[in-house]
Amino acid sequence: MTDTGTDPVTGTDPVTGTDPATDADPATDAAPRPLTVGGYAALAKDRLPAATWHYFQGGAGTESTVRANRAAYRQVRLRPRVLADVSRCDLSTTVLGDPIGAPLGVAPMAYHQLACADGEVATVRAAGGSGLRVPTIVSIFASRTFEDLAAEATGPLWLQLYWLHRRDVLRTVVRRAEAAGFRALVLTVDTPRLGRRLREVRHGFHLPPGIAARNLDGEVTGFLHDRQDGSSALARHADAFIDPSLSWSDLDWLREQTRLPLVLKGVLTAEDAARAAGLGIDGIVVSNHGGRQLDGSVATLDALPEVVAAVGGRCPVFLDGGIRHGTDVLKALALGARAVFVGRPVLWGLAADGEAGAREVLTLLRDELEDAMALAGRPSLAALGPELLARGPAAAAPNESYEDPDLRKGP
Ligand SMILES: Cc1cc2nc3c(=O)[nH]c(=O)nc-3n(C[C@H](O)[C@H](O)[C@H](O)COP(=O)(O)O)c2cc1C
Ligand SMILES: O=C(O)C(=O)c1ccccc1
Repeated sequence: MTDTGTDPVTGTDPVTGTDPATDADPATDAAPRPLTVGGYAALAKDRLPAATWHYFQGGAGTESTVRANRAAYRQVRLRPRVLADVSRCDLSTTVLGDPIGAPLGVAPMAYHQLACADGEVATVRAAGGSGLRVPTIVSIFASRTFEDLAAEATGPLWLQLYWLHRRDVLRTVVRRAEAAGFRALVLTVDTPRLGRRLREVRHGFHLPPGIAARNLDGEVTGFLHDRQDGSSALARHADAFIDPSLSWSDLDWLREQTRLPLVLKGVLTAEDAARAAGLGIDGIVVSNHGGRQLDGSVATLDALPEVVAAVGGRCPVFLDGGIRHGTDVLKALALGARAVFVGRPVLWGLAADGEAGAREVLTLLRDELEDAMALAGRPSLAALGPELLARGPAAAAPNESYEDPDLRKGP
């Protein structure tokens, strides 16, 4: 691309108004590969039906927690060390006993076929790709079967569960995943009912024909296809099938069904983390569901330190929510996360270019993390700790053109 005097702050070409990170190169008319994760958001927005885009992007209520997740990273600054021999950076680690190529993974998200035709098969191929080999948490509402995914995956697969009224269906699903070679169960505990997601209602989101929860054999999906104005089809779906009576004493039942490690997703406080660790839970995901559940709940990066302290090393602590840059990963690891999970950006990659797009998003985060480790003088994950961080006033506004603009707008 010729240099037309791109504005160094906005990244926008002052003459054409185009953004070189996301816009087509006028010389070839081929869209250059985005240089940041946010660039994939712009491509995805162009390609997806509006209702699907808003289903992906949306948070609950005012979306204050969606924004808080991002803002928390901007409030933490890095304290780089120098003269540290960073000729080799090692990003490999283990999670629940399995080796992985980088401390990242794919967060569970329902119905990847909304983003691309191959759905979760494209996702697990991308996550298993060369140099990555990272875990995918497969939603119980996945649109491809566990067996199809297991046949294609080269990274670990974990199964995310909601606490279904139908305990027999839950048991069958767990057995099937176990037989297919899944490596862990992740019980989502922040969703006794769905948060109020205004964008879904406004845009009448419903599942297109042909997309369904393939591992639930029609048990729970039917009426998600109905459009009824004025209420969220998804919220009705969740109310019908998710049992809000889930409490600590039910965890024993789940443990009796399986020998797989059990992880709780959606813990935000020291109190709950200490109780989970005391019960011998195998892992905790600090998550607010990407701001889609309780609007106003704490940002995940801000909740992480108290959870890590309460767990006291008894099990690994993971985090998701707002991870968009390698430096975000670095900050979470420095505060004690063993690995982080990425949600919406994977859907953006899938929507932009299927398996290749998802792989590019994950590879970009991996490569940015490696750059950040080298430049911070921390070539190994073991060397990361809170001394890497300084808390200060919020950082200067980010380079706007590289951020996902939709996450900064109201619903
Ligand atoms: C479209 C969409 C669907 C989701 N579906 C599920 C799900 O089925 N189960 C679940 O536990 N979390 C689900 N989540 C929450 C994610 O696992 C994760 O917590 C969140 O997206 C992380 O934040 P991020 O998108 O900012 O990276 C979903 C999130 C999105 C955006
Ligand atoms: O968890 C979610 O965010 C979500 O979108 C969902 C999808 C299907 C059923 C329940 C929740």
